[in-house]
Amino acid sequence: MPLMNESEISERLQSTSGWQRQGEQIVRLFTFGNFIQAMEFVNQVAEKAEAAGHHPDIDIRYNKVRLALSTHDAGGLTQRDFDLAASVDALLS
Ligand SMILES: C[C@H](O)[C@H](O)[C@H]1CNC2=NC(N)=NC(=O)C2=N1
Repeated sequence: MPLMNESEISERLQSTSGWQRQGEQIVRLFTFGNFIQAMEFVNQVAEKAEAAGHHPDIDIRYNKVRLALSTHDAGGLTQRDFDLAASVDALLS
């Protein structure tokens, strides 16, 4: 999977609301009512990630979940990151 160039990244970020670029990653913070809801979300993300063969870095702090996506073997951002971001967002709609 090829790395995306700067204009491709900017374009996809505009249609992936809530995600922000941080260097070679895209990140989003999700806030839930409590820890159990946060964990239920993380488990749904885990299923999506396994199905995609692509896995976010996950930081869980009580009711807040921070996901970070990057394509390690490509050394930066690829379509796979944005595809998984969209698939995660769809869990909440
Ligand atoms: C072999 C396996 O598909 C790779 O190691 C996958 C696993 N999950 C991954 N997840 C992420 N976020 N980036 C990767 O480069 C990656 N590589």
